[in-house]
Amino acid sequence: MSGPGPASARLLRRPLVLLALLWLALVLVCALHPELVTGRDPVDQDLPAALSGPSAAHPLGTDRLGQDLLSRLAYGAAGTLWGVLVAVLTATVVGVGLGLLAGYLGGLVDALVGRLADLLFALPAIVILLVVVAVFPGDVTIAMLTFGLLLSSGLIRVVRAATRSTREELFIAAARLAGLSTPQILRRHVLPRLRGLVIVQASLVAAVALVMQASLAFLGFGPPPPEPSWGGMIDEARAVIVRHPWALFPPGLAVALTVLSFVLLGDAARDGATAAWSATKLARRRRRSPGAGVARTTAPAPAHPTGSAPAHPLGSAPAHPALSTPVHPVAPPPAGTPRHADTLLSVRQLSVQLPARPGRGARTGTTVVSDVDLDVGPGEIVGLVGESGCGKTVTALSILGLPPGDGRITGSCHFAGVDLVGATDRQWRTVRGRRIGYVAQDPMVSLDPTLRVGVQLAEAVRRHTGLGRRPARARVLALLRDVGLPAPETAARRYPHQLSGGMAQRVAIAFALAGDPDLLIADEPTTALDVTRQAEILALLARTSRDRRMAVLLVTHDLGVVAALCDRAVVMYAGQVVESCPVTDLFARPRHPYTRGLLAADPHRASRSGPLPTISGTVPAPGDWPTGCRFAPRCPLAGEPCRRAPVPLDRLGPGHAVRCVRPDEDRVAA
Ligand SMILES: Nc1ncnc2c1ncn2[C@@H]1O[C@H](COP(=O)(O)OP(=O)(O)OP(=O)(O)O)[C@@H](O)[C@H]1O
Repeated sequence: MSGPGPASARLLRRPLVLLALLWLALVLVCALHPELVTGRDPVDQDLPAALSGPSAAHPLGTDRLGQDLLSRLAYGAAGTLWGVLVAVLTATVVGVGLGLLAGYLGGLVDALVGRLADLLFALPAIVILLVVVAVFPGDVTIAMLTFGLLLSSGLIRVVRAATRSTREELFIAAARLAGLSTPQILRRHVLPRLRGLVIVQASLVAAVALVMQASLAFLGFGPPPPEPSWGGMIDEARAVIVRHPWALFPPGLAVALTVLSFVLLGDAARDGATAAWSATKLARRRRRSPGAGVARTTAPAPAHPTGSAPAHPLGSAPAHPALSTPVHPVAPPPAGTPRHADTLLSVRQLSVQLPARPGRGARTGTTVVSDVDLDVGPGEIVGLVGESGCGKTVTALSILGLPPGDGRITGSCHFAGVDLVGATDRQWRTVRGRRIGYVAQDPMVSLDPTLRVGVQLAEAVRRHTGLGRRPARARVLALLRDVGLPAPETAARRYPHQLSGGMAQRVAIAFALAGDPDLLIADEPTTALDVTRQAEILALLARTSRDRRMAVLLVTHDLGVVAALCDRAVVMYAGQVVESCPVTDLFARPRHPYTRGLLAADPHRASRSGPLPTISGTVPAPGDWPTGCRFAPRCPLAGEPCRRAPVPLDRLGPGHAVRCVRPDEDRVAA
């Protein structure tokens, strides 16, 4: 497979596109070196030959002053192309610049730019231009600059719309999580995706500008005679149209062919861009569909093969099948012992309010995560567990200051001494990607499909480490080797859609490690992988954490993974932390009925005979949470005190906290 290049190469083999290119090349040669096309001076008068048709002396004939039409066309090309260039550059710079800002920043900027585009669109272009040429007679540059500005309104609109949809792509979120600034994201990730669109629009602007320029010259507002211009030639031909109609053909044809060539090339560029994107999307879809080509299946948490899971240190918790030996070097401490004296990340009372998003359960201003407390020590692996919809992802993203849907974060989140809630952009730039890395669920959507893996990684390495081009490249290869890619050079040359799922996740981890972070937040990093790849990726995370003394906050719903990898676990339910304890305690003596329910429903622990126990009911949607204990409606132990008032998170002992009014009842929720 290859990148977008060959699609455009195929388009160039279309005869019409090739003809258009040849014609424009000829016009360009005329503009730059007209003496190569004709040996005559465009203002030389050959009066005896006035108004003659094509001949050996005058291949395209002459006008009423006997001036050679070919040489006037050739010498007029420069002014014509210059005017087109000015209009195209003005429209593109203004249109793309403002469209990008409006689409990406939204809010007030979007509103202001929208009004400006409306205003430019509403202005009567021809009237404005006539005023401009009246004030600056014969000045093509100012006229075309004004026209370009007026035409930019169309570009502003399309670029804004395209930027808005690109902004929602997950790889943009990933780029923000990796610490890229807005200009970097716009330049590296958004602008390249608009290339085709901008080329099409620019070609249309070029065509319209050429016609407008010829029209102005035709109306007598072009360069003063005897200076040659295509519009002026049409005007001169009009004056003698009855006596010598031929004079209209050379300039008329030149304008028509050039306009047609611009439009044809614009179309070809659009087709090329669409073909390249379709190929990329198709390849991506193929990889996602089970059984197609590369092995990449989306499987739920696998059941452990009989007898393959070694015993948990405490004898009750299962290990993940991937990890036949405990991989994390930190030996589990006795229950209740504080895990670490100092804390790398300390989250307190973190709440997140999201604006409305249809179909996702949360209403306007609904709190989706409330009063979350959690700590991660240096080098520690902490598992964030809970059913789907409990708020794990929102919590993880909020730690990085980027909750979904521009949510509002309150509380505190101290990382290495800095409160990240309310951190400035400058502070975030030193944290995201550099001190905290992020690995998303689906690596394919967090990598930019238009850039080779090596280019994306090198960019991250250079940004975070300040290394030069060469050392950055060496570091990229080292990173790819570290994450277990056997042929790093080959992997670096590939586009994301050319990677299998396991390879892509390894690349995503390499990406997150580019800044050598102190903390890695991994959000269900194995969800999209098959069982074997899950095992490999988890082992890789554990090894990386150990080798680099890097802390990991691992979002997962797989208790087998928690048992095998984590030092501590934080259990979330309905946007709250309900239990937080060392992993040894979690499996030996879970105190919250929800934790017990999760353990009972864990396929790794369940007995192989009989149905898998489940927790009855579902997680309530944000906004539908009960006043008292949020788990009460599903809890077999719930009584009146549970329903009366919100339940605080109580510290039972060092390192163990639970949100339950009856933490000492050991009956298993079924
Ligand atoms: N952009 C959003 N707009 C509105 N509600 C959202 C948005 N993102 C998440 N939510 C809601 O916030 C709650 C928590 O979602 P979150 O994705 O954090 O859950 P989770 O525990 O990570 O589940 P999963 O494992 O399925 O990702 C859910 O009820 C979800 O519907």
